[in-house]
Amino acid sequence: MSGKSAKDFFRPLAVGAPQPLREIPARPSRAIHFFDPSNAKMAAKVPAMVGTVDVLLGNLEDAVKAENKEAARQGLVDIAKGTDFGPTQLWTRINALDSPWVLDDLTTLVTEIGDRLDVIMVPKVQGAEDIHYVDRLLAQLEAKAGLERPLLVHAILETARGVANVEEICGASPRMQGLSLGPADLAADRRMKTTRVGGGHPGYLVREDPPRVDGVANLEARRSTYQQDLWHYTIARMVDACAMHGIYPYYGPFGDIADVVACEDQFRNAFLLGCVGTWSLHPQQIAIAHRVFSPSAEDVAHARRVVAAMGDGTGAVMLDGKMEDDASLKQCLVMVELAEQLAAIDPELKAQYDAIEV
Ligand SMILES: CC(C)(COP(=O)(O)OP(=O)(O)OC[C@H]1O[C@@H](n2cnc3c(N)ncnc32)[C@H](O)[C@@H]1OP(=O)(O)O)[C@@H](O)C(=O)NCCC(=O)NCCSC(=O)C[C@H](O)C(=O)O
Ligand SMILES: [Mg+2]
Repeated sequence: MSGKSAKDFFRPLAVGAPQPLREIPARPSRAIHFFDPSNAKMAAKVPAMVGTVDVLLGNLEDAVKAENKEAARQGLVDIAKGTDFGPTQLWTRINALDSPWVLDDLTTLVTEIGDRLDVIMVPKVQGAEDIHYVDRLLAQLEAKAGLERPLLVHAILETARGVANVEEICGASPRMQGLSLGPADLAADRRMKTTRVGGGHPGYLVREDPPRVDGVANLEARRSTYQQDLWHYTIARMVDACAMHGIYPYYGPFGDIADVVACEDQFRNAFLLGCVGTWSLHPQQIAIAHRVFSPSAEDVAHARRVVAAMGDGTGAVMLDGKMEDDASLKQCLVMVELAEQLAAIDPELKAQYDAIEV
């Protein structure tokens, strides 16, 4: 929680601003698909993508050329006004808080399309003070625009200081919806010696021990190496901080668009560790994200069997030779709850989940 007293935490920060939410809605957001609203070809594809992806995000920050910043902002306003987003959420990523564009991003977007936007992604968040600034400004703008629903805020973790302050960022405002990893900026800020946007690195590895003959290590022998995950530490910290504050963690970008296999692996690691979704930079990454961040029909069927076998939820039972108890039941309930949320928006998944008998 922020420096505010508990009684003030859920008070609107401006007269006339909507009441903050007590709980962040658990809306499926397996893929947050980025598009550049100033890129006419990309923007033209957006209306047809409604319903095919959980979140469409109009990106105004990095990857939008400086000379196109204003066109991107206006392009997003036009798309938001001219498109029925139906079940698909509309998010935006504003420019950094120290940039010359961010004030106009917020004032324009909230007053023009605040009723259509769900979440505002804030890049390069360093600490609670950044969220407090955005929080108050959003309240003032919401009041001015007469909005009835508070806008939610999503922070990107892409500086060393942001990682060090991750818990206070998550608890800085009732608007906090979630966090994403920004591996490219984070690598630069940490002075990591990589040049990639997310993913692993062949040099970051462990090597198996040398074989020993009569107790002597054979250092000439060929030994297997195992590539390690550069992002494990940060994602795990992010997941814990989000869980502690009841908000949602996401992986971020995977820049090697052509390497769909490694992309799927990176996404799956994040899913298994507790993330609820990821970014998609190219249309072909949407299907990967949806596949990975939807539990398999087999896992859902198993989870349902455990729930059924555990009766009132206490004690221990044997199922397929394995012990199940209150704690494994809780994991299974996470899986079943997610499957139900996804089945409610995805008829194909619902059919898969219903096809396997408990
Ligand atoms: C990565 C791209 C530059 C690739 O673009 P392109 O070379 O045009 O790809 P294709 O020829 O394969 O495209 C095929 C068609 O699909 C359209 N397209 C491409 N991407 C998108 C998209 N994101 N949404 C909608 N439509 C898209 C193309 O226009 C082609 O159309 P057509 O010619 O009619 O067939 C490009 O995909 C891209 O720019 N993606 C978004 C990049 C982005 O948003 N980057 C910022 C997020 S990552 C980041 O910021 C780092 C992070 O903050 C950190 O610090 O880690
Ligand atoms: Mg970045």
